[in-house]
Amino acid sequence: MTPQFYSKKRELVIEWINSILPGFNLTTEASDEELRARLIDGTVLCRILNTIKPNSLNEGGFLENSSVLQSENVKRFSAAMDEMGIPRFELSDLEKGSMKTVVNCLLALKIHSVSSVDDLSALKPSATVLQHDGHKFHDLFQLKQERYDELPVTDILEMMESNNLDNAPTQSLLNAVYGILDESVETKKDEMTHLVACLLRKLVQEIGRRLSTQADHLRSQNNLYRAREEKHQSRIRELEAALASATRHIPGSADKKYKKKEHFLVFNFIGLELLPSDSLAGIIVNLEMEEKRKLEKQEMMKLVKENENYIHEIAELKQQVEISGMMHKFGSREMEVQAKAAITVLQMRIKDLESLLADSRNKVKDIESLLSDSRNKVKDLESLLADSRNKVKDLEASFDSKCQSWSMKEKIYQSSIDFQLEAMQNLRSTSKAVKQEIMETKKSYSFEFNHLESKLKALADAAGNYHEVVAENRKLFNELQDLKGNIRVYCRIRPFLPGETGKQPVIENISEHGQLVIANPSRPGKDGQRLFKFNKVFGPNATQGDVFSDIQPFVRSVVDGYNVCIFAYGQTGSGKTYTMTGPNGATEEEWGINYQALNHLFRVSQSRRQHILYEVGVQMVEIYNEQVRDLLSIDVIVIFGFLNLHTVGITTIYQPNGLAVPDASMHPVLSTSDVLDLMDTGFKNRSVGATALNARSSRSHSIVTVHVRGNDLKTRAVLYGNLHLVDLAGSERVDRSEVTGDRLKEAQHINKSLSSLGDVIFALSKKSPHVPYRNSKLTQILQSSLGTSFIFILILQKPSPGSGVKKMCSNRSGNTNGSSDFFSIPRPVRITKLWVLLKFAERVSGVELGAARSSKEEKDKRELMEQIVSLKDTIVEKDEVINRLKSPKDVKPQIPQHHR
Ligand SMILES: Nc1ncnc2c1ncn2[C@@H]1O[C@H](COP(=O)(O)OP(=O)(O)OP(=O)(O)O)[C@@H](O)[C@H]1O
Repeated sequence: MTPQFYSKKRELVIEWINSILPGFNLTTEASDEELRARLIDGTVLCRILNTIKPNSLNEGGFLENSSVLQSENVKRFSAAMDEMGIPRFELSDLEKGSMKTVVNCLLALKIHSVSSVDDLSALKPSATVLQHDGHKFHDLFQLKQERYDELPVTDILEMMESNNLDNAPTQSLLNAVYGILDESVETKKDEMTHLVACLLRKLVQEIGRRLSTQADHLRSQNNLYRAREEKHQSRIRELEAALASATRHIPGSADKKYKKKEHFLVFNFIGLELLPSDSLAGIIVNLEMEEKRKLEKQEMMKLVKENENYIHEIAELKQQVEISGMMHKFGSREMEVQAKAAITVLQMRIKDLESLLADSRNKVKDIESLLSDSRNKVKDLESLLADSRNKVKDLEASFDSKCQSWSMKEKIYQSSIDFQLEAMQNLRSTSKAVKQEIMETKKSYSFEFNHLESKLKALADAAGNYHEVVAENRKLFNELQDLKGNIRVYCRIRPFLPGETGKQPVIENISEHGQLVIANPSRPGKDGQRLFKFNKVFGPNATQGDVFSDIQPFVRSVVDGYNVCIFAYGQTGSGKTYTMTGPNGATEEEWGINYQALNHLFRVSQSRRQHILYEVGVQMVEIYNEQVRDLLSIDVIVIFGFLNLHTVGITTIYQPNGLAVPDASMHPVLSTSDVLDLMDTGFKNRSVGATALNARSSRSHSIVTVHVRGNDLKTRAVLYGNLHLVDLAGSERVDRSEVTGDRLKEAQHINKSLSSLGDVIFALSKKSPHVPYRNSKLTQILQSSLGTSFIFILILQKPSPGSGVKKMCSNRSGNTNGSSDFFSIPRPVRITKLWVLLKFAERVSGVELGAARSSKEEKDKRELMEQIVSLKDTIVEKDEVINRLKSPKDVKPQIPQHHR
């Protein structure tokens, strides 16, 4: 081979390799050693072999009649290639003749001393290089199971290295692109990882770059081929012209032409170097060019197809971009809405802050105004300070002047003090004289005191005679009682109560002397009026105090050892309890006889406490259905919600203290408040029921017994007195009360006991040898008192319509004086006896109804009355003397008032 041919051949091969391996950049300037170093790589060889398309040589018609292409050689070559580990090289390729091109190329390049297919085995690349690059191709661009977005970052970066991309075949790059796109489609992910996207872009760029370089290369190749064609054409023409001239000179040259051609072909395969160099070069060039054109066409078609695929991919990518744009818009709208809401919130906040700012500004203004005020004040204060300083100066000046005047005055005062001292000495001498006078006065006073002492002694002696006075008092009182009578009957008429309606009152006149005139409209003439006489009649306007004032002397006699009994008798609702106890929640003025009597007893006992020590005890019982029950019992039993009072018996044996019911609890009392408490308890326990006439009707007799025990401190004598305060049960006619059953029984018991009381009084008045005390519990209890003295208070109420007072009188038998037609006194079963009782009461009070009194009696009475008045005065006088003696400090020679 000539050096010229060799260089040309070398140039062409380098050009061809560059065309099929873009980016390989072989240069003709490179030395053989350099080229060998680069091409020895099995990878490059593989690429070259893979680039050779099947039938490319056949199309050129070179191998159509080849007999040298023996299967034996092909097998050996492929075995050699297999040994080298060259991938994607198929036997069919070799069989189709591409092997020849390779061998030629290798021979042309003198890469190795390959003279035949046998020598190819020597081209086996080093194991490390082959392994490395093979791995790269396989692992980097042809994934098996792994996904691109799961690849490690280092691998992607490695793939993106320009060297790797440059060396990677276009198909691998395209596969990678398809793989990435398929993955994104499969996974339906809107986004691929940034690195994969970068890789994709890099791959596409690489492909694009290759396409553009190939296009440029093709254009330059085209130009080259055209130039070469023209060159070859002209050469051919030259050769033809030379051949024509030669044939013209050489006979039988046409047969030789064929012979030469066959000869060429045979040697072409067996030993190419034997061929004539010019013709061989031309043939090879033509063949190569043809092959190249075909390959380029195919490449172009493939590129067009790829381009279409790219366009399709780009359209899909655009769609995805649109979708992502839509999502972006939607997201941005949502963001806008949120932003708007946030803006409104911020605006509100800004408004608040602005208002706060305004407030704070106002406050700042206020503070500023305050500050200015305070500054003004400071100025004022400063001016005041200046004024005060001036004043201080003035004061200092005035102080100096005053000091001078004071020193003047001091001198004056000093002289006056001297004068005063002189006067003091004079006073001392006079005080001595006064002291002497006082001493003398003291002496005279002591003399007078001695005189008073002697007088006091005389008074003490007089006090020693107190008992005599008391005894005298008692005697006088007894005389008074004897004079007035030991049985007294009072009549009290209560006023109408609110809500009570009645006809004209039948009471016509109430005189001071106990006369009561009652009108009886049903009887005309003389019988139309009836006159009754009692010890006293209390009209509707009489107070509790009025009633008690007349009873008081009797109460007083109890502390002197008398037994007194006070009854309140009348119809239900006539005012018995009012008179005896007082209204509910009574004030001191409204107290009834009970409280007033005890109060009086305490006062009298207190006034005598230096001489007689009194003990007062109270019992309270009620007689209900002829059973005596203790109203003050502590062990009160409640059975079925009703109060069950302790029942007590009455003694028949005489008791020195006059106790008739010894089993009833006795409660010592020391003051009026004790009495109030006790009586409250007693009255609460008292049985109260209802009848048709009165909603609250006393259905039992209540007896408050006050036991008085007096110890005479001087004589040691003991005296007992009892006061029975009896609130009798209301007694109505059974038929009027409309009672039945238990109430009837109660009424019968009440009537029985009242008639028994009448019987006893009647017997006493007749001085009968037998007094029937035992007929009722009431008379049994009061036995000790009824025998001596008692007060009977008849309580009348103004007759109300339908009371039937007038009817009663017409039915009365034995009523000669017609008095029975008045009273609202109930008509019990034994009404006759009660009437007798009233008659008796009239009689003992010294009034004979309708009878004229003798003048002698009147005169006696007047004398007795005068005597009573004088005796009362004497008692009062002595009481006063006693009181004075009790308090010696106040002792002054006094004369009783009435003696003045
Ligand atoms: N002198 C009076 N002044 C004012 N009110 C009186 C007078 N006397 C009685 N009353 C009133 O009359 C009503 C009946 O009086 P009281 O209960 O004392 O009658 P009684 O005769 O005790 O009745 P009973 O038999 O039912 O106990 C009471 O409301 C009482 O306050």
